[in-house]
Amino acid sequence: MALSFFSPPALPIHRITCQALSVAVPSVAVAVAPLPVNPNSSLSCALNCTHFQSCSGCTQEYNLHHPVVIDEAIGFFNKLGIKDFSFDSCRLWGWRCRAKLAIRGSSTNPLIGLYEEGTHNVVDIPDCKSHHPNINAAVQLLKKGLFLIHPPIFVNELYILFLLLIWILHPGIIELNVEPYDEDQGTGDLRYVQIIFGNRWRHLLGERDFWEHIGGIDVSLAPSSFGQANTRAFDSLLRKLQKYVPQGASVVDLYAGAGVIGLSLAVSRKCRSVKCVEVNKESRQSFEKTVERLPTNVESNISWHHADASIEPTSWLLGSDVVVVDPPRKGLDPSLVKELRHISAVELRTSKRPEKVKDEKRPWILRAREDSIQIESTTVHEENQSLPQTLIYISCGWESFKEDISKFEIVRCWSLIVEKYRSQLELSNPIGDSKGMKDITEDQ
Ligand SMILES: C[S@@+](CC[C@H](N)C(=O)[O-])C[C@H]1O[C@@H](n2cnc3c(N)ncnc32)[C@H](O)[C@@H]1O
Repeated sequence: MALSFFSPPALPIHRITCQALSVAVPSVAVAVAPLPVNPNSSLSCALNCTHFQSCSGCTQEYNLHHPVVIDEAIGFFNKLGIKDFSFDSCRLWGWRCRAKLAIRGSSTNPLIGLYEEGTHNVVDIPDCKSHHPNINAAVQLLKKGLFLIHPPIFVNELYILFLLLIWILHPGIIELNVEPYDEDQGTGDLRYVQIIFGNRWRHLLGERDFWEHIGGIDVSLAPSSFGQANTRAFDSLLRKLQKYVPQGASVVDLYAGAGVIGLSLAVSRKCRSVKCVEVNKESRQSFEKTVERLPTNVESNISWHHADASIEPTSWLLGSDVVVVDPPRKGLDPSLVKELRHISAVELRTSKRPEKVKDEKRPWILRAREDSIQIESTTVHEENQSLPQTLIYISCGWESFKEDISKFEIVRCWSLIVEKYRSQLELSNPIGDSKGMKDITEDQ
């Protein structure tokens, strides 16, 4: 099992976590109930980053444990009747394990960082407080062309970065005289360093597979597959959301990437079936590798489908008890919102189930099914034609999240915000009373 990302790093890492919980609020709450803030904690939760203001990456300097948006979120969920909103900031420094950085300047004085707000001027951020220290160290090495001398320090933690760097830069900007991109002239050789994402990858050195332990399972993430930047927060989120999924449920994981959420649920909740739907075919390889390392006693029908979740979403939703959505920042596709809306309305008004689906003939659906991986359980499960009871919405776009859920008829919902605005929402109550919510609060 590789846990190398959090093994003792070469550089000191500050692990300071602040946490804030909501206070009880009146049932019909309109006013925002502020989270309790320890007046002495604001300085200990200060960013203290020399790049703050010149770099556009962070917007808050003090009270990092209490982002400005939290008060708005509390008010928003209050209006929906949610009284036990909770917020977990997780790690506040050194949490970003993936980064895409722009490169400008000159070969003798390269600037590697983010754009200044509203411009394309790159701000050099060698001491970024959000980056995992090894990202900053790697950037330094990239600048100086030293990594061929010191590879063992980083091979485990950031070997993917090094594969890319070696590929394009061997052995470094200064030594090789690689010219950074010039925006005005349109010249130069190097414009961005993309630490994880990308489609064309070649394995040059280090371990071939990059493994992390997330949500109770070993996960392999290929460079070209989506992966969460804040792995610690993602792990925390997964462990919490497991409690909202009944044991033995059928789950469909839409916008699934490598299927980390679905596979974590398959193991922790002994799901009857898990369907993962993802539009990026590059994620398939990571899914397959991760499945190979699942415990052998997992009795779940597991499948990964290379498909667009917005096309005929009904075909994915039918037969699932729980729907997990984790869309990009722009939020859910309109066709999916429409279908979820329809389902929630049907569930609320009648217990009538839709008729059994006819044999599928539509070519695009059949194609998506062909382009899928199926791992059959040895246990025979009855075919399930139920409608989903629960929607778990994981969001990285607060505005799109608010807009999406304003379209649903919500009986009850809860929220969990981790990292940025990662939230969960339930359309109806799947696990009886508010047990699940208590669990979440107690856990923190
Ligand atoms: C925020 S990521 C979440 C990935 C995954 N749940 C995880 O945590 O690793 C969103 C994913 O949705 C995928 N995606 C975007 N649009 C999609 C669509 N219409 N249908 C299916 N997947 C889509 C992206 O390729 C990306 O992998």
